[in-house]
Amino acid sequence: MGRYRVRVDTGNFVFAASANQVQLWLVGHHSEAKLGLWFHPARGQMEDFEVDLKEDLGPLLFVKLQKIHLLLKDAWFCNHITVWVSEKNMEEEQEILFPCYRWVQGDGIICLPVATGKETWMMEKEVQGLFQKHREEELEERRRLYRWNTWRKGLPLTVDAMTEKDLPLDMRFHEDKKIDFVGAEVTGLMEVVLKRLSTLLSSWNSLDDFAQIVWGHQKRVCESWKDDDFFGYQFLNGANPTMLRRSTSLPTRLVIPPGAEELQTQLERKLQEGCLFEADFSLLDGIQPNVIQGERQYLAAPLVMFKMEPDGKLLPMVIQLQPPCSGSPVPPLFLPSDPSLTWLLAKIWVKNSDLQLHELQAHLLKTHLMAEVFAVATMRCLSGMHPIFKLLVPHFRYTMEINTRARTSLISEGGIFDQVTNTGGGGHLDILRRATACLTYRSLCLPNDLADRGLLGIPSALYVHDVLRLWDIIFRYVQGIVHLHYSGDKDVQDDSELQAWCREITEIGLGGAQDRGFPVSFKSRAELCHFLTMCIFTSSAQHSAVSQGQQDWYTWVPNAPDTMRQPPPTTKDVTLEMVMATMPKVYQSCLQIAMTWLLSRVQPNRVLLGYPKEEYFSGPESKAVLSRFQEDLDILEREIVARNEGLDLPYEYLLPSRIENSITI
Ligand SMILES: CCCCC/C=C\C/C=C\C/C=C\C/C=C\C/C=C\CCC(=O)O
Ligand SMILES: [Fe+2]
Repeated sequence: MGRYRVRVDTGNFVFAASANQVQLWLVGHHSEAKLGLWFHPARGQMEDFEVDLKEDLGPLLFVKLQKIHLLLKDAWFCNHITVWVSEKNMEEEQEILFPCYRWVQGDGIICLPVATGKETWMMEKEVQGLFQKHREEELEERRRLYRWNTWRKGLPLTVDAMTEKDLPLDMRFHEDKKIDFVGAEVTGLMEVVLKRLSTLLSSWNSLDDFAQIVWGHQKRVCESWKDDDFFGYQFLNGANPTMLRRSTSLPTRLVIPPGAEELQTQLERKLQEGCLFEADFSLLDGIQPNVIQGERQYLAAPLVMFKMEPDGKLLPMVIQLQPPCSGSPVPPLFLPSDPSLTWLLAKIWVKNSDLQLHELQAHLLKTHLMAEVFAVATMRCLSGMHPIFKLLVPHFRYTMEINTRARTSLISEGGIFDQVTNTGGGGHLDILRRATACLTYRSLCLPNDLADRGLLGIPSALYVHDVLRLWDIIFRYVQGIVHLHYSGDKDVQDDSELQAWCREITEIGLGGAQDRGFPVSFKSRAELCHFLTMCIFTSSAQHSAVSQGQQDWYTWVPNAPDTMRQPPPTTKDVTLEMVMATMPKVYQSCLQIAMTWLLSRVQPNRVLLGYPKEEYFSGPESKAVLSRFQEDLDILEREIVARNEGLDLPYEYLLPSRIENSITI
């Protein structure tokens, strides 16, 4: 018995309030009590109530709530419920948090377990038994609501939703986000720019013509895009820093034709010095090019070799646009000493290929689609009171919806890829299948990936420096939460929900990816922390690194054209007419600019890494871990700002103040 002060906190979203009345119960270890509280939750409001109870409830375990439907049935977004208990034997009132953070729909009774703190989670078996029944019922409902779907064979599984309207309400964009996204997509640039310009020009006459449609601060790209050091810089710190690797031998595909012995000598010398690098786009070899408005497009599968100069500049040494093919002449090698237009066209072909693998492999597959697999498995396998659910779920905000929109508008039949890229029309799906088939766990774990690519210890590799710092900061945060809730490796091994989650990702979501290094179980806290760090890193920092550069580097279309309308050159005789006939038409160029603007713009009302809106954990220990995470991010912010001050080209995509907590665009 005692006095109970109850606070009901309603979300501040449009439509978060409810016209229905709500009934509450308090459920303790010994008994439960129905509170005679009928109230109408108001948007963004905290409503307080006070009741004196005669029953001895014992330690509180749940709050139960039920929306009473009379005439109107709406959805109420409940943030959380807080209860302050003051009883005779207590020196001070005890504050207890019951997180919700979801839409309450229908008139069923919803159980909100007490927030997980170290003591709750480690609670003796008997009480866990009470929770056990709740958790099983909750997961049964979640598995009904969140189902896997095979959108296309050979790709990671997705959530089962034809359009965003089929998604569970808790995964939908809130009203402000939806209005912003749809507004930017439909009425902003697309219609205005496309309609006006596509009537003026059907194709370009000179490379400078592209300046008619460029805007923003891409001036530097317009001025420098033809320079070799600017070309090389992009493989270190541009829109796609995932292709470069240090050469350990001369690539077998690089057949040196007679008469090019000097080149062979230079390559071998750089190899010996350990400063030979490569970017190999063989994944594109044999992909069927698109046909856009009846006009055939063309694809290449280039290889470019670089040398790293002592001053940190990465300079291209040779470009091979197609791999050798038996029965065909040895493919020509393009050199910086070739006629300027010839060398420029070879670099443009490399950047067209880079845009395809960047957007499909690095951006869509290795961040968006991977985060969706983690999100669906989390909703299907981890109950709401599980500490790993509470750690991860803020990092999946809006991801199912943005990915579902990608499947209906971007990579769908007739979607953006079909309209503007030379991999569209089905080739883009084959690239996604090939990329999925070679997607390894190590390639998602950045310290492993960067070591495997030989990219450690390069002063001019700013992306590398910043991702390694972020990986360590996220790892420390994850380790803090895991060690609070798992006292040793055996706790991890014995956690059935957690082990099921791991198997669901590897065996189901990724279609049996254990042969690519993904785990089917966690044997230790260390293994668990590594995997969880990868999940959070993928959903925040890595997405930021491969998304934010789109506008900077792709708005000047010649720097990375989205399609190519003529075959790759096979001789050194290249004219301006050939280059212009190869470049995208006005429509494709405008759509490239509109899309890359849409997909890399700063999201209004974004939630930053480390600053989740939800408060799932309770207790001072969890709060301390989160505070330290925020301090670490703040230190890194200041480090990067200071470093950038001394740079001709600042690298800002991994400033913590620009990293969203989840993939929302
Ligand atoms: C040259 C244009 C390239 C566009 C970017 C290509 C791939 C981006 C990779 C991942 C993006 C993930 C999700 C985007 C989701 C929705 C955006 C799709 C279409 C919006 C415009 C529209 O609806 O028509
Ligand atoms: Fe994205």
